[in-house]
Amino acid sequence: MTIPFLKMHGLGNDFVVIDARSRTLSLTEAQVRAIADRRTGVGFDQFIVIQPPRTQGATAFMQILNPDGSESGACGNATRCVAHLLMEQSGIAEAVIETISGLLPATAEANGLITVDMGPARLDWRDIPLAGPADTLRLDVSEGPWSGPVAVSMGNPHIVFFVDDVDAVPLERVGPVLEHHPAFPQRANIEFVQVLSRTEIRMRVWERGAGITRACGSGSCAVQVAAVRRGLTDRRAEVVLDGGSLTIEWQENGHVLMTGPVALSFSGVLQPDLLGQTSVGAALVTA
Ligand SMILES: N[C@H](CCC[C@H](N)C(=O)O)C(=O)O
Repeated sequence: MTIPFLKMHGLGNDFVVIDARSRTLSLTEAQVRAIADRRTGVGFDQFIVIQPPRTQGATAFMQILNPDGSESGACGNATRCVAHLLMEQSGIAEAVIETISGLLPATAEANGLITVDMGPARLDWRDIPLAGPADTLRLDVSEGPWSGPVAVSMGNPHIVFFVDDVDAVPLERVGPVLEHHPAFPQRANIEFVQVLSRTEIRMRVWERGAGITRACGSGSCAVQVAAVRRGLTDRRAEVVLDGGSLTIEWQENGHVLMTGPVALSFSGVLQPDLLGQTSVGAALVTA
């Protein structure tokens, strides 16, 4: 069995994208982890499987897996990539991407950027989810000098710490500790943010199941919602990530709009039978 794939990214948040709309795809969790290996596989921050839509009105269903094999309910950067692919293939200017968290309408902008309605920000402690009742505007959670984060669900859990200097945070050390904090029963994506002005936020992210990535679309939505809730930014702001910027708007109706670029890196063909082998032989044959 061989499996064609695309390698895409949004601001350096990178994806292996497989179109499984007209084929059956059965990969084990171990095989997904093998494909995630950046030396012996392909490498990705998220593994994206495009499937037939499950709900009327959806263009396609998108499954999202992390490099550790766990599943996520949201991935903003991949939503833009998949929407772009579907729009290009069908010559349409709008697509509706379905995830386990809901339907996400996407549109192509004249300048080539993609805008996605990432759905409503969910702010109840049960929606994050948290281990017990708590004020999501200021959690009783701390790690070293960092405390009192905001919790936001964008279909996946985000914990947002406001800091004075985002570059001074040892993310590789505190990220995994906070991801696995007992307050977060489904673990969490961890964002450290510095508000630069009422329309600009700098953010670094530790992603659940993935580690440090250059960008996180759902995380950008979450930090903008958190900043508005704290009264720190206007409803529309630029979120500046290591890999570039996204424009995020938390609308009055509760939905969050995300606008940003997409990019195709290369295409290839996976040979799952070879993945994980240590003997000489390519696990991957590029087309
Ligand atoms: N990079 C993605 C988020 C992946 C989230 C995943 N790490 C999780 O377990 O929720 C984004 O652009 O929104």
